[in-house]
Amino acid sequence: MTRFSRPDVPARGPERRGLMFVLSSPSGAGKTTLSRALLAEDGDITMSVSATTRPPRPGEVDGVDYYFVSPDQFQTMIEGNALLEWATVFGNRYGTPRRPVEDSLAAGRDVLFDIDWQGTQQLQQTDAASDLVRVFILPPHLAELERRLIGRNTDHPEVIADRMARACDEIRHWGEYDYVLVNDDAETCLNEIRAILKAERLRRKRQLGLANFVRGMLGE
Ligand SMILES: Nc1nc2c(ncn2[C@@H]2O[C@H](COP(=O)(O)OP(=O)(O)O)[C@@H](O)[C@H]2O)c(=O)[nH]1
Ligand SMILES: Nc1ncnc2c1ncn2[C@@H]1O[C@H](COP(=O)(O)OP(=O)(O)O)[C@@H](O)[C@H]1O
Repeated sequence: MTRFSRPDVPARGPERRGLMFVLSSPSGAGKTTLSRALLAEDGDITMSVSATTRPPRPGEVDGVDYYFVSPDQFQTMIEGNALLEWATVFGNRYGTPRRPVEDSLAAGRDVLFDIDWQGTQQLQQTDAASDLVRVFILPPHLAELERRLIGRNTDHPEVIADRMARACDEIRHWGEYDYVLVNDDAETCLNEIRAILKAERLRRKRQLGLANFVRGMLGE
């Protein structure tokens, strides 16, 4: 037994503050696909389900993909301070219910957001800004973005034209993000997202138990 082989070093424990992991992109670049893949494999991150006044697409489930609400219900949520952030996108309102996010963060669970640049800016202005990790997803080029929107087969041609017209405005906000990825091959992009999440979880400021762990190790 050397003087360093102490068996009584305390475990580090689960003391980690959850982080807010934001994915933004122009419509059709792949946020939903990447989010679903991440959620399916990572039990430590949970999706923030937004409220929206947009009608459901075929296959979308209320309470899973979005909370589909009326304009009046959305207005009531705003006035009741029930939304952490909200914005108007493509003529519809979208917002993040506050309570589930705050509960998850306090319990040390990470939260995944599929929100636009307006919502990301608002989260940056809250007290929780230090919990925020912002990732922007670019398509490989605009022709591929259009191909994906058409191939998704969920929107009418005029809706797709509107989303393409807005894509450049969205892309111009890339510089407001901590990480910018090109979603060419989906598996490669998912690997990059996994790497970012892993590194951000290991940041010293997020490992709340570290000081005690080191004190215990040093016998202080
Ligand atoms: N600010 C904000 N944006 C949101 C929210 N939920 C969704 N969005 C954004 O609204 C835009 C349109 O979303 P959606 O209608 O699902 O279309 P899609 O991006 O083509 O799948 C996307 O840029 C989303 O990231 C939210 O709660 N807040
Ligand atoms: N890397 C990729 N390569 C090819 N197609 C993709 C890729 N990522 C997503 N897609 C497809 O593009 C379409 C739009 O993706 P989606 O995840 O709905 O985008 P967003 O949520 O950003 O609007 C979907 O049909 C999806 O299957």
